[in-house]
Amino acid sequence: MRTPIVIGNWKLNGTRAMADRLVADIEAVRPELKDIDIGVCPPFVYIPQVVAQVAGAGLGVGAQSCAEYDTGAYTGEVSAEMIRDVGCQYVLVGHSERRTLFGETNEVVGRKTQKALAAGLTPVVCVGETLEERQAGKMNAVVGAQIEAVVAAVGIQAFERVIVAYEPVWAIGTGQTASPEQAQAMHASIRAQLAAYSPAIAESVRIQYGGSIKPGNAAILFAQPDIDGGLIGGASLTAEDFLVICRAAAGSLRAS
Ligand SMILES: O=C[C@H](O)COP(=O)(O)O
Repeated sequence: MRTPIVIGNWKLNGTRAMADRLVADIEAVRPELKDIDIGVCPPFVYIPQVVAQVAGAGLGVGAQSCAEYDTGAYTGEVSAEMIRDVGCQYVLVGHSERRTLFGETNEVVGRKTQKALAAGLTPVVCVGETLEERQAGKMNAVVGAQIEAVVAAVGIQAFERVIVAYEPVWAIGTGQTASPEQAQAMHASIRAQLAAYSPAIAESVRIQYGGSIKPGNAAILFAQPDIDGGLIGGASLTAEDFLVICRAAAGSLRAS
C-alpha cells in the first residue's frame, strides 16, 4: 500500500503573510489528514519561515529546484545540501518549467536527482510530454527517456527514495487536465518501465499526477490505481482548494 502524497508547488507566487496564513490553515486540519503525506514548496526565500512554522506538525517542506553543483561560483544557485541544511525534506527536480524555460536536459535532471539524494532529500522527479509529442504518439518514448536518464544517474535502488510526478506539459496551468484514463495509462507505463529493473521498487515508488488538478477533478484522478497523489500548482495557493484536494487523496486511500 503506497501512502498518497500531495505537494503544493507555489512556483513564483506568495508573500510572507500569504505563506503564514496558508500554512496555518493547512496545519489546522492536518490531524484529520494524518494518513497521507502533505508538502509545500514555497519560493526559496520563504522556506526558513515555513520550516519554523511547521516544526513538528507533520507537514513537509520542499524547494522547487536545486543546483547540480555542491559549491562554487554559480551565482543564483542553491545546493541540495543547503536546502537540507535549512530543514527541507523534498526538492522538485526537472519540473517542466525548468526544462522548458531554463534548459534543463535529462542529463541535468539526472545529476540534480543525484545531488538531492546525496543530501538526504527526497527528490520529486517531474516528467511529462508536450502536446506535440502526445499528438505524434511519442509520449511514452519521451517520458520513458526522462525516467531512463534518472535511472542511469542514480541506479534503480535509489528509486526507493524517489517520488515521480507525471505532469503532461499541455495540462500545466491550462485548465486542461489529462483524463483519468490518459493519466493512469502513463502512470502504469512508468511503473512497468521501473518493474523491468525491479518489480519491488516499481510497486513501492509513488507516482503523483500534476497538471490542472482542482477540487472538482482530484478525486477521480486519485482513484486510479497507479496515481498516488498530486503535485498541485495554482490550486495550492489557497487553503480552501488545496485542502479539498488533500481530502480527495485521503478519500482515495479509504476507498481502496
Ligand atoms: O507543479 C505543479 C504543476 O506544474 C501543476 O500546475 P497547475 O496545477 O497550476 O496546472
